[in-house]
Amino acid sequence: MSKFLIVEDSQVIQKILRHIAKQELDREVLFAASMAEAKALYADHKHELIAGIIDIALPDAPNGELVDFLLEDHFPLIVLTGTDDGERRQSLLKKGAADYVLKESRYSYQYAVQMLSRLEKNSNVKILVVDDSRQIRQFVTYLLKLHRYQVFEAEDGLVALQILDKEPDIHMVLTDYHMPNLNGFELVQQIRQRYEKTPIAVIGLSSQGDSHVSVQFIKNGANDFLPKPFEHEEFFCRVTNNIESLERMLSLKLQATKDYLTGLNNRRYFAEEGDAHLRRCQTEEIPICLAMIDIDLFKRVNDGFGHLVGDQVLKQFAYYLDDCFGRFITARTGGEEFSILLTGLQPSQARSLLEEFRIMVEELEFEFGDGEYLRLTISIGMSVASDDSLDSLLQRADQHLYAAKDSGRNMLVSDSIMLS
Ligand SMILES: Nc1nc2c(ncn2[C@@H]2O[C@H](COP(=O)(O)OP(=O)(O)OP(=O)(O)O)[C@@H](O)[C@H]2O)c(=O)[nH]1
Repeated sequence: MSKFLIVEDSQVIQKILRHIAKQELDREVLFAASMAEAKALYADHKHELIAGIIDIALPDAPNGELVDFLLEDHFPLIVLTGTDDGERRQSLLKKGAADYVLKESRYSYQYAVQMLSRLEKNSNVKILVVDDSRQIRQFVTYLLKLHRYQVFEAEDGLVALQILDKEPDIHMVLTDYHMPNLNGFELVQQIRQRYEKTPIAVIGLSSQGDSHVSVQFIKNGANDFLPKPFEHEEFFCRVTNNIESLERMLSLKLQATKDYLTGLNNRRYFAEEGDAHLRRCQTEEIPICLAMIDIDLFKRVNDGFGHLVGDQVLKQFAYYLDDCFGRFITARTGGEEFSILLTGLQPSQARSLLEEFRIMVEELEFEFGDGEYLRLTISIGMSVASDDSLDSLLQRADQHLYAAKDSGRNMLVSDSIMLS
């Protein structure tokens, strides 16, 4: 299990750091108050430790000996210090410290702890560096790796686009302006056109004094720019700020497409993704069916056991639905109504799969309260796509669903059954 290391000899400050770490971090934190203690912990847990906050002056290491020891071992760390010494700060950042934080206020301790969490998350963030100068590319890559980012490099805009095609989860591009084949502005324009729906933050790197290039980067669709040469700290502030706004946007987007109760996709997601997916399948002549599943007499569950039990049962039902159909586009499209786009299956195969699920649900025990359980059945309407729109598929599946309810529930009615 991954852990963090915090080394601080002042009891008061360590207490504050413990308190903030408990609130902000969901990983175990190892604390030490001296170099000897810290080295012992480091030796025992080296492979589990992600990063650390290290006080520069310790009783048995007054001149930053512990920081030097850990940096030489390439351990990602944030230096904590009581003195604002510009030269020392520059030298530590050059040696590879991820950040340099002054012991000023509760806010600075909070910043340092949040930085630990940032360093952990960064290992899942992919960044593409585009520059025709090998030296600059390598320097930017070195800096990003200090903050544990996954880095890809491209020597020009064309290679950058090839990498973006192969790595769809790259969410940040740092690009130079003057490059052969495709310059920085053209690259940003291409990124915005080609990956319209993928959130990608672009930071343009411009030469100092070339304010025209900086402004033009933004006007061409970049999120930010950074004049070269840059200070380590300014570089990291810009990268972190852009990554964090992107994460906030992605999280809002996720919330807007997820059902809060079950965690399944919601109706909005189903309408948007389903429509695009249906059209792709129709173009490529891939068979596609739409199933609408409704829990029978669910009102009786609420009336008999209460709304909270109803919620609990809906969550369990969603779990089983996701388990069986998670590889398809699924969603909770109504209160006790769920929809699935079954792609790549012939109608008879889709029907068999849905029948198996109906029978499985009939036999399941849905638990609630203290070891009690109840049973449910479901009705299913299934439509088979030819050149229909998603709306007309939904409408037909809905009609079949009501036919199943009218005929006594706990059954599947589909297009092909009606046709045969
Ligand atoms: N607990 C809970 N109940 C919900 C939720 N959304 C919808 N429902 C309930 O689902 C029930 C649906 O009832 P009806 O539309 O009358 O249908 P039914 O009882 O399932 O009967 P048939 O569909 O005809 O088999 C209502 O009692 C709604 O309150 C929810 O999020 N939680």
